[in-house]
Amino acid sequence: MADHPQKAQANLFDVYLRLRPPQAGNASAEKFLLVEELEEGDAPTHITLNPPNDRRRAIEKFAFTRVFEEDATQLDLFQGTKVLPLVEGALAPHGGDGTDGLLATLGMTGSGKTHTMLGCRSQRGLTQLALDVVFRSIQSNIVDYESTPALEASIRSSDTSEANIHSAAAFLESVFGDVTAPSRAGSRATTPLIVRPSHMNFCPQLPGQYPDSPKSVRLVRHQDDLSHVTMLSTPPNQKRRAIVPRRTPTASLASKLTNTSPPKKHYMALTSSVKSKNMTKPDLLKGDYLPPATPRRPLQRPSALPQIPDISSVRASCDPSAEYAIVISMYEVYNDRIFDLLTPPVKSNATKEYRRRALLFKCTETSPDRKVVAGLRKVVCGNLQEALMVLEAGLHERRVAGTGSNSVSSRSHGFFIIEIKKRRRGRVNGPWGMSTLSIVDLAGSERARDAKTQGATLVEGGKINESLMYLGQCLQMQTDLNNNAKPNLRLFRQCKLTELLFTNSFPSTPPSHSASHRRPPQKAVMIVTADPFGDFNATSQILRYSALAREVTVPRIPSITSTIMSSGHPAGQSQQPEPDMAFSSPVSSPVLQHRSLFHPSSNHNRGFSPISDNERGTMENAALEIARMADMIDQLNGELSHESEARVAAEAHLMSMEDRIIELEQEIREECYADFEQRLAIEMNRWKASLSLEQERGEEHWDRKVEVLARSVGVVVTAPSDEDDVENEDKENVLIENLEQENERLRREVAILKRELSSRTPSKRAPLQERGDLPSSKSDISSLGGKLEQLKVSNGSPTKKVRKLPPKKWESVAMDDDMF
Ligand SMILES: Nc1ncnc2c1ncn2[C@@H]1O[C@H](COP(=O)(O)OP(=O)(O)OP(=O)(O)O)[C@@H](O)[C@H]1O
Repeated sequence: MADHPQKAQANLFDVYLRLRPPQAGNASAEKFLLVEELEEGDAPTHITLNPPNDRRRAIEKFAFTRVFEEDATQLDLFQGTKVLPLVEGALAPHGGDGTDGLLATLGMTGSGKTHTMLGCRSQRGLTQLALDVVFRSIQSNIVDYESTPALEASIRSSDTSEANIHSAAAFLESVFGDVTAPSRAGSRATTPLIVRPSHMNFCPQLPGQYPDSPKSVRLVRHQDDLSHVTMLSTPPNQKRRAIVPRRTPTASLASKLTNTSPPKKHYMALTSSVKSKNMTKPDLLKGDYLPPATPRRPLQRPSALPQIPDISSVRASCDPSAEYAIVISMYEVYNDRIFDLLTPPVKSNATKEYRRRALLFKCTETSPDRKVVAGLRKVVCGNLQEALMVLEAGLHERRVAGTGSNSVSSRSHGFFIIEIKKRRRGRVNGPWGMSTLSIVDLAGSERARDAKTQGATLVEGGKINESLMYLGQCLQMQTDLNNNAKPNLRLFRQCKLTELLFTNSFPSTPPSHSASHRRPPQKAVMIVTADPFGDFNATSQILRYSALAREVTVPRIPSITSTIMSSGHPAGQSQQPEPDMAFSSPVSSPVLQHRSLFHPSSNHNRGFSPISDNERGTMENAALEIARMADMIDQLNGELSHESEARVAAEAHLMSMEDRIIELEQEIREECYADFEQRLAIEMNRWKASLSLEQERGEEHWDRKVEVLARSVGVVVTAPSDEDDVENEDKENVLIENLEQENERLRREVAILKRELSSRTPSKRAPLQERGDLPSSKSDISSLGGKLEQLKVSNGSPTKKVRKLPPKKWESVAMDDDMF
């Protein structure tokens, strides 16, 4: 290999490889991964991957920043992976803002990522060790958040991510302390942190088995003993009955599952619903996550936390002229969505299910040049103990499930973020600078066949593999950077995971109007974990994209060919070294070189009869052809497996999209429902207002009617008192009746007169006009008309005006008719 890994300057990550010790029951398997020993005292950096059971496959050699063998301890990892410089970079001992640090693990499921990052019950992981060294290093410079009220406002205002900031005391009290506080949904499992006495291990009782049974179950491997199943968040009153004979976790859980009625719905049940759509009914097996049916009680405070390895003598330098505040947040990327691990799920009013709101990774008003996860809950911690308890609380929310490959498999990528805030000492209102230390425990890639996942867990697995495939593409880009090519930033935006991991990998460019300065790129460390006895194909795939350098060697001509070829040398004749039969591997690689690893001995084929040059040439050609074809088969196999995985990922993606659609539909329904309710309320108010207006108008109308009537009969209407209302109404009715009778009588009389008038000759009509009860002049007629009009008005609508037209000579009789 041309490049020594440690010389590579432009790497986005320093990449370390940690090999895990063989799992129980795997000892007889063939070890395919060998560490290349270096000289005494030098740490190994290269490994060779020998394909098991297939000598024709290419042998690959990979280079890492450093390789940790099976016997490496947590302390070795802490020291060897340079966590201390990472912490020191973030503390910025020489003044100014610190450099962001990223520490992540990558590997197959069950290869030891969580073990490395979070340790086990007796050993601390890199997260705890990093926290320990942070608090140890700044212990005389850390602010006292609890007893300095002004700090709260200044830390809040320095936050650029729209976060909810809490003090550790308040947060921990709400999570662990107050039994009377509202129930906390979502706590699911013990974490590697808690050291519990052995009598506290129980077999899970599934929801519904006992009235007060715990609502969440998690399979936990007790140390390395696979036959134990541990129940978590166990209410104290259940501890008595939970001790059961040892059974295998699978059998135990499967038999319980088949005897149990289906659990009630929960926020996770959406994925289950898809499962029920797509899968056959009885597939509620080992891989399925049983969501809690109802909210859980507050968490039990951890009884003890592991203290080993001890790093009490280790300290990073810090800036003596600065004061520091440590703010912690935790989130997970699950099915390509970000969820806060420190905010418990909330009950939806519409569905009565517990759900968590996905958060956005975006630029905010106060962070225009840098994307941040917006809306997280953050906790200000004053000491290591508080920080570990916050970590513990967050881990309880993280999604895990038992699979065929790992009894406690992480189903999401977990992010633990330590924000190191720093400002000049003594400056009460001084601005805070900030750097972050992100510790990431990635979910492991898995093969559905081995993991035996089904339903929701299968979908999760697909999503995990998909995001890791994108991560692989991004990691391969390290080569481009080494060649000074411009990074293809679009690659990082393919999924949330790569966006989060790589967003700080390049110097930020603040907008010209912004006062903030250019931030240096983060320092990143990737620890790749691998099981040398595990799945060869999956492991080699991860190593291919994560290694800093790679060398492929196609094995030399099959031995039979070389035997035939070398048979051409007469006994005792010295044999020339054969030309290398190495061929280009079609697989692209960051540093791809081809070189034979095999050096045939010079005289091991003596004693065979010579063959002609012609035959030798044919043989060589044949051998070349065979090797080429073997290589091609390898390539095709690789492509096939890649395509199959892509198909599984696509199917999983499809299923998760269906999930998402259901979720969206639910959200839209809720929104529509709320919108409808709001509109209905507005319409009701409008309707009520118009009704009362109508009533008012009606009353006014009636008043005017009475007024007109009163005027027509010469009655003075006084404002009616409440007591007179009924009496007045009666009087009005009588008046109206009288007037109607009078009107009727007059109509009859007029009709009689009309008839009389029409029966007379025009010359005889005049005497009729002399009758006293008939209007004699035009003015009389109009006054009578006015009177009748008034009567009409009082009978009908007071607002309706009668249109008066000047009478025409030839219509005088008709006009009289109209007037009535
Ligand atoms: N180096 C190690 N030494 C001892 N035990 C280990 C080591 N690595 C892993 N293990 C054990 O192997 C089991 C699986 O490891 P772990 O849960 O860390 O895997 P993982 O890579 O995080 O898997 P997943 O991706 O499914 O979450 C655990 O019981 C863990 O304690």
